Amino acid sequence: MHLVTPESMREMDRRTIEAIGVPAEVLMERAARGALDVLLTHFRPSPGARIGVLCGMGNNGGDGVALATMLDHLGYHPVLVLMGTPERFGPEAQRFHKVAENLIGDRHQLNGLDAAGVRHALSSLPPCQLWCDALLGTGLDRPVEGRFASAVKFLNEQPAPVFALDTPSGLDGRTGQVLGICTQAEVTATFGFPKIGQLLDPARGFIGMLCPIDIGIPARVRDAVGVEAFALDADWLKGKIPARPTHAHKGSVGKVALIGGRAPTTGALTMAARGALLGGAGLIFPGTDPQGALSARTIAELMPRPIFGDAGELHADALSQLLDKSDTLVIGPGLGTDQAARQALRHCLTATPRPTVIDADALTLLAQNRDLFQAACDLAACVPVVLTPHPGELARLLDRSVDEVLSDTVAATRELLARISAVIVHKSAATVVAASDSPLGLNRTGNPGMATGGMGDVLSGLIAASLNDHPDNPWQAAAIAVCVHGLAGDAARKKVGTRATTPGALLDELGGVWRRFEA
Ligand SMILES: NC(=O)C1=CN([C@@H]2O[C@H](COP(=O)(O)OP(=O)(O)OC[C@H]3O[C@@H](n4cnc5c(N)ncnc54)[C@H](OP(=O)(O)O)[C@@H]3O)[C@@H](O)[C@H]2O)[C@@H](O)CC1
Ligand SMILES: Nc1ncnc2c1ncn2[C@@H]1O[C@H](COP(=O)(O)OP(=O)(O)O)[C@@H](O)[C@H]1O
Ligand SMILES: [K+]
Repeated sequence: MHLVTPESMREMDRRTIEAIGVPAEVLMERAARGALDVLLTHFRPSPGARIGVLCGMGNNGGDGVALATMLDHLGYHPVLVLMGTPERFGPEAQRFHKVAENLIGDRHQLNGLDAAGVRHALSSLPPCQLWCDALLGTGLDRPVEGRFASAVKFLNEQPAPVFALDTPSGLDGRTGQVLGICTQAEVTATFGFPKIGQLLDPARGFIGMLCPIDIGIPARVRDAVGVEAFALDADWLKGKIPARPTHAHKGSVGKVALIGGRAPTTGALTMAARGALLGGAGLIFPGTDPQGALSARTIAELMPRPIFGDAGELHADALSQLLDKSDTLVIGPGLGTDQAARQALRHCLTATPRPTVIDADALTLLAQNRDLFQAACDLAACVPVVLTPHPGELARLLDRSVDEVLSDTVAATRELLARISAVIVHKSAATVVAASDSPLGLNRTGNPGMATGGMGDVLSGLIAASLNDHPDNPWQAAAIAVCVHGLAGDAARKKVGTRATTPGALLDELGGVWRRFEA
């Protein structure tokens, strides 16, 4: 699924109309017809049902007017409400409104009314079985206040469900933030391509089911304007898991070293190592302290090496030997942030370069130590490096607050990308995967059951294994791991429920996900 910013969508609309010659009202009609199909399929209104259509005075409102005429034609009872006078519409919406004037009897205009007046007028209407929100679309350019806020509040208070045209009114399609107030939709029919913000939080909580409507934007227009992002989901994953050659052996499919797992957080590295194991790596060497090695030995396939002593000190020679054995490195889960951890990270970043996943405590160390961050930048200049911060870690790396990061997750991800030429996996309920030479990946797999400590550790191991499978495309390697991780989380939830979706339950489902997608 291609994703765009609202600005790009507007530009695609404009070029389709001006350069290709598709009349604007044809696009509006396609949007309304697509929305009608979704409405009928999802809501199944009863014959003759009263269906409210609340329209702003831009083209989003025009879509609403066109939809109302189609509902009338099918024998429903549209209640068409305009926020202003039809003269404020653009030419296309005006044309549909002329038709509506001749067909629809139940028409209302709220021009001249203040917020209280809008509320009173809407509350005086007889109840509808469904409300269509055509107040504001991609033209939203400021917080929703006053009379529009009153209209949104009215929709949110109705017992009837709300069907949003293009977007619930009040959502910023770029960031996914609510501008003031926003409609709570059960279903959203979005026109052209879904907007990036629609896959982010908090937007996802307002959109309900997201149904993209093809309004006939030609591929050449799409490609000329450019698609900013892809949704990472089962459709995207199809065909991306390569077959393993018949002559493969344990030394040819990836030797992964993992550094961390020091007491008391020994389990973190074992989970990461299990991620690498079930991600398909051939040989797995956890480099840890004596207690971490005990934890890793609970999994027979792992080959732990103590690289820290009983007092926590780093044994640099042992670390060097471990690195020499490995193709790919994960550093951070359960590493700690003390002097020995710093030494280990510095050693790894400045040793012979190899593809490296930097996670957890190692990210905190990068945030605290300029020289280590610079070493990571130098490493990223010669081999694939993947950074996997959650919002707290990203905030530390950017020296910002978590709220600032969350207010525009994509911008925050890009800000880190501007400082280091790595792949950034910004983990959250809607993980963003970014690299400077690739589109964004916005993950649609996974679920709230994955809000359990250790899930990120498993992911870092999976990414390391995936880097071995896709050495020339680290963005794709990371995106595949993120998508597979979420799909395994979804399979786990299906089997054991949300609350018992532990990292262990997710790991148990990885096999099923690979079987479904492996070539
Ligand atoms: N182009 C095409 O061919 C196609 C477009 N399509 C449809 O068009 C929609 C975009 O239409 P659009 O650009 O007319 O903007 P829209 O979202 O209706 O807003 C209108 C006006 O609202 C105002 N306004 C803004 N913020 C506000 C606020 N917070 N509170 C109150 N008012 C606010 C502001 O006007 P102002 O008040 O500043 O004069 C703004 O100009 C798109 O989402 C899709 O549904 C489809 O038909 C497919 C083909
Ligand atoms: N609500 C959710 N929906 C989808 N994925 C989630 C959700 N909550 C957590 N995750 C995923 O779980 C992982 C959590 O990682 P992280 O916060 O680093 O955990 P830990 O450090 O405990 O291993 C991330 O990959 C994140 O995307
Ligand atoms: K809308």
